This record gives sequence, C-alpha cells and structure tokens, in this order.
Amino acid sequence: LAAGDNNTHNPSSYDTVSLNRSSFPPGFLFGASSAAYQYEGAANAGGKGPSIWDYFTHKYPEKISDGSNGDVAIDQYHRYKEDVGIMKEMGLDAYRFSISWPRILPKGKLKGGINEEGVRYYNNLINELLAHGIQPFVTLFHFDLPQTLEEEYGGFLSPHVVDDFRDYVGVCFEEFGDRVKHWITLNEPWTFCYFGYAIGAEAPGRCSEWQMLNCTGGDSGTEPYIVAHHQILAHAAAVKLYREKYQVASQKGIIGITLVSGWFVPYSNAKHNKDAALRALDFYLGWFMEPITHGDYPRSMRALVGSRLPNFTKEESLVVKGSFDFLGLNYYTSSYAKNARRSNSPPSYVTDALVNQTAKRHGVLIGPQAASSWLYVYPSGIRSLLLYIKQKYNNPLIYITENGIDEFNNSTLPLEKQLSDYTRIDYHYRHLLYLREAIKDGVKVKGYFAWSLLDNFEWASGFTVRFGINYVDYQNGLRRIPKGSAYWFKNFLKKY
Ligand SMILES: OC[C@@H]1[C@@H](O)[C@H](O)[C@@H](O)c2nnnn21
Repeated sequence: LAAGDNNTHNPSSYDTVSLNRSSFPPGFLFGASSAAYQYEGAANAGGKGPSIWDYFTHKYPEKISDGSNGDVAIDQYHRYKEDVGIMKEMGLDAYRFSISWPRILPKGKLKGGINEEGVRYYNNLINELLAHGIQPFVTLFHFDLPQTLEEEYGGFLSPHVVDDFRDYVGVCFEEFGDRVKHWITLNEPWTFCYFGYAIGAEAPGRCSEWQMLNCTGGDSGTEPYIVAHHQILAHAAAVKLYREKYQVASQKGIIGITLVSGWFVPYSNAKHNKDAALRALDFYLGWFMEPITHGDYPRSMRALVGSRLPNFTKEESLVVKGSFDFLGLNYYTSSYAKNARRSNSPPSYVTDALVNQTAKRHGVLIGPQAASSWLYVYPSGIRSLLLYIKQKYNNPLIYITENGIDEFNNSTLPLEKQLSDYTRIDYHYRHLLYLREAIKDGVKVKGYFAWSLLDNFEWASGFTVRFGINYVDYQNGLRRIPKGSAYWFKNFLKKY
C-alpha cells in the first residue's frame, strides 16, 4: 500500500508508536489463522473426497444461518498466491492453515489411496509461503473429518479413528515435514465435541433427542466424552509418530494442540461461585489440558461425570501425558460463572459442570457484544487465562493461535463503511496490550495469530458474519479488499 493512501478508513488512531512489533520480544511471531473448510472451496474438485462438513451443510442447510456451505467458500484453493501476497503486504511472519484430511485421503483410510492433487496443492501453498518468508503453522484436523469414516464406523465415536488419523498425519509428515516446523494436531476438540455431540449445532449434528435440537441421534451425556477421549488418543498417537519418526529429521520441528477457552469471572465472591468458575475452566480447558499434562481428566470431571467419563489405560496415560511441545490457545471472550443446582433433565455435558455462564452481572454486560452471540469483548481475560495456565500447567510454551472479533455482513452499508473496522482495531490493540503484560508476568507466549486473515465461512453462521482483517466481496467475485485493521496491522508490524 503506497504511503499516504487516501483511503478514509486507514485510521491514524490506535497509534502503533506506543504499541507495535518491537513492544514484543525479538523473534515473537505475528500471524493470521484460517481453516480448510472455511477458506479453500473446491469442495468437490482436485480429487478431494467429502468431509462431514460437506455432508452436514448439504443435508441440513437449515442448520446454517443463511443456508450456505463451503463448496466455494472464499476459493483460496485457486487464489492462494494472491492471499500469500496479502500476508506479505501486511508484514505477517506466519500463516496458520489446516489440511483437509479428505483432500489428502479422499476415502479417509490410507488404503483408499493418496490424492496426489491434494498433496500438490499443499506443497504449492507451503512453498509460496516460504518463498515470501512466511512460516507455515499447519493444523492437521479442523473439524472436517472424511465422511467415509463417519459412515463406516461413526468417526470419532469409534477407537478405529486413532489408527486412521495416525496414517493420515503420517502422510502429511512425510510429504510436508521437511518444510513445516510447527504442527498442530487438532483444532479445538472442545468445540468439536460440544457443537457436534452435545448440542448438535455443527457437524456431525448429534445430541440427545430430549433436547429437541433436531439432532440426527446421539446422547449428550455420553458421546461428547467418548469423542473427546478418542480425540485425545488420536492426538497422542500423532505426537508419538512425529517424535519417533520425523522430529529429528525436521531439525526440531515442534508439535502441539490448539485448545479454546474463555476466562471465567465468578459472579460474586461467594465460594460457590468461585468454585463454579474453576469447574468451568476444568470442563472447557482442563478436559484436554489435564490429560496431556498430567495423564488423566480433572478431578472435578471425575467427580461430576462419573462412569460416563472414559478411562485411560496405564499405557494410554503414559502416551498422552506430555504429548505436546507447545499449546496453541484460542481466546476470544469471557463470561461470568455462577454455581448451578443439579439439573432435573437427563445427564448432559451441557449441565454436568453445574455452572451457569452469563454475559451479564446485575444487568451489566461483561463487555460489548460482537456480531456472534457468544462473543463479548473482555481483553483482560487473555492475561488472566494465560496466568492460570502458567500456574496450573507447568508454564508451557504457548502460541495464541486465534484471537478476533466479527461484525455482521451488511451489504446494504456503503463499502467504505464496511471497511472501517475500528472495533476490530480496538479489539486487537487491547488484547495485544494484555498479552504483552502476560509476557512480562513470565508467561512463555511466542506468537500471536489473528482470526482471521480474510472474511470466511463461519460454520453455523455461514457468511452472515465477518471475522476478516481483509474484506471478501461476496457480490463481486470474492475480491479481497483491506479493511482498516489491515492497514493498522501493516503499521504495527513494520520492521525498522
Ligand atoms: O468463531 C470464530 C472462529 C472459527 O471460525 C474457527 O474455525 C474456530 O477455530 C474458532 N474458535 N473460536 N472461534 N473460532
């Protein structure tokens, strides 16, 4: 962008003098994140097989706000060179993207054959990034399971998925491991289990019949825990394979997992509300962080979920414990936590923690609400959560792999107005201020990825909300246009 651009939405405020790249330690990485199903499109092209998201959006379009899907998404499959150019123009150090399992293994299983066109696409993307000095951070699973495995044995409901996931990631390590130095096994197992198996709002759309949420079957009291268990075992199997066969040759590439959590503010100083906040952290974050750090689920989950919570064998516990070199942490929002009484309805993950989450306390919101109904702006929560993780989970190496805010897609607004995303600049500015404080507090954060580089397909919200730092014009050939925040990041990231 030529200096002195006369675009009106290139704000001079939120100065990048007091806060910019040099406010962070040398080598700290700034990036942006994405995911295959939300960005690529070419859902039935290039030899790709169907994923559960292809199936879900076509079978249940009513579960997507605007009935849309990722068939085309924002067509990064064909426009990746342009998109890498945008990253370069912004001055990003890294780009986090996910590999589509069914684009590599269309039949889900290795014996079904490797799709060479899929391998070629990701090689081209990785090489284009490296040619522009941008580091690839690669997520191996971002919700888009091959539909064939869902149909053959119920996907992550079955232990068979562990062997197939191990085979799949083995192909990725083999094909891309010489150039990819940061691997993330799973994106947000919590989201996959909760939205896919507790409330059925996302693929594969399962939950208990009594919840009347138009689910395809399922049991919200058992399946989220079974799926989470197999996700943890699959994650650990992938890490074991990487460490035994690929990590040394890769010149110390590192592998981790991305978990999501909010911060939870006790609704009052009463002990039962403080305890509720800690239980919420266990059921969101500890569900996965506890096993990979200490080898078993949190005590609070053992106590409250009882026999519905699977057990690790001794051998499994040993493989799971310590199965990460770094934690990818996704932080967006926080809420108040209030103690809840036992529910009268049948058991469900939704009520097991005995916590009522609210965005309001005595009628006052915890922070301004974004377009997504679950997103309230509470920047100090990122620091509180990081300090909690440092203290409870042995001060792990951390990358913030997602942080961002959305606005409604409102094509009736003049384009200039749609591009003036001050709220997004303010959001990132304030979260980066608290992130810098957390680093000063000794938290080992080594990078920050904004969600998201471009507007994209937002799961059950379809294209009705926009998370992009760069605008995608859905009405004009998916052209990319920098929003104000893209200019702000460019200034923030300038190297002097
Ligand atoms: O909802 C916005 C984004 C999604 O688009 C990502 O796919 C997902 O990883 C996520 N987790 N929390 N928030 N997000």
